[in-house]
Amino acid sequence: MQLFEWHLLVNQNAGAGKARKIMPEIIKKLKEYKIKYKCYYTEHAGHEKRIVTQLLNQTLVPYDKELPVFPLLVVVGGDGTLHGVVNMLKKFPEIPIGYIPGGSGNDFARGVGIPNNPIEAMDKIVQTKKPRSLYLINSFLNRTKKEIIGLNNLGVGLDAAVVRATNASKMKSSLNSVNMGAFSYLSNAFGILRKQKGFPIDITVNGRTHHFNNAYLCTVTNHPYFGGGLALDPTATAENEELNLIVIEKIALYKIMALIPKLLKKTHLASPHVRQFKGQEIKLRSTSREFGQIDGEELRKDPIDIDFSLTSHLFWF
Ligand SMILES: Nc1ncnc2c1ncn2[C@@H]1O[C@H](COP(=O)(O)OP(=O)(O)OP(=O)(O)O)[C@@H](O)[C@H]1O
Repeated sequence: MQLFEWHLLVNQNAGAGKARKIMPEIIKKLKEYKIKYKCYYTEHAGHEKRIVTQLLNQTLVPYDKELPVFPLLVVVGGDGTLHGVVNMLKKFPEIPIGYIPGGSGNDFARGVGIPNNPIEAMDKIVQTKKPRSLYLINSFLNRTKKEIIGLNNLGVGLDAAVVRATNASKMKSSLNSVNMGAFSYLSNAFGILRKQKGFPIDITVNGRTHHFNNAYLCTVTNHPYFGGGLALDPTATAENEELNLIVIEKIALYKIMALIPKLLKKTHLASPHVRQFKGQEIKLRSTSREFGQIDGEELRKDPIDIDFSLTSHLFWF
């Protein structure tokens, strides 16, 4: 039977300290299971990237079932931490990542079926005997020539403006502490619903172009959830080789308000104001400068020029 040594990368700040607080219980369980482990705690923003680089140089290897003791990377933190780690490992898709959600939103965990409860998530990793491959969003930002992997979604327009406001909002930290990530997202959304203007955009899905004169939200998503639990596209899954794209056009505010309960009930795809596309290759083009977001991290306000394809990575859960 293969043994494992866990390398736990912990964002001490994630979920307003939640990730740090759950560690004693995780360590207690690891001892009970007699699993060898090492912990690496981030001291500041961006530190997780340095830790991954060191682990890459010294410890981590692609999955090999013949190794008597396999070094397993386990990330404890929110979507932002996991996003940073996956992007550091993009040239090494065969290095598996275990994940224990410790953020405020935890959309990735919700979207791929990792338990939100950290101990349950840990138990799932312990019980799992081999890695599984998940599809992820590969985005290429033509303006900045940057390639960024998305776990959850990349959006321009409304969701990006909301992410910007939420990240800036002092309210976030106080709401995070009571696990109200989705509430934080929605409360910011209400103010921005009015302010966000429509913008023209060409979207090309598997070679076929569609023009929207007045797009309001345009989001490529890898699984259903964004904004801390809102199912933007309930049909999306990271298990199939397909990206989903949701476009909502700017409509009267009262119609947008009427869409919100439908979004909460996951019935919004039936609305004529919501368009859904699925494909392996997607391009977004617009001369309009819009905010962008990927996995809750802000992108520069630029004319939109982004190409999407699929990539994959091994996960352990
Ligand atoms: N010790 C630290 N102090 C402050 N920031 C940190 C620290 N370690 C990592 N970070 C930064 O935290 C950000 C990621 O936070 P993360 O998204 O994981 O938590 P969250 O915002 O609480 O969760 P969620 O995204 O689910 O809302 C990254 O930008 C990362 O660089």
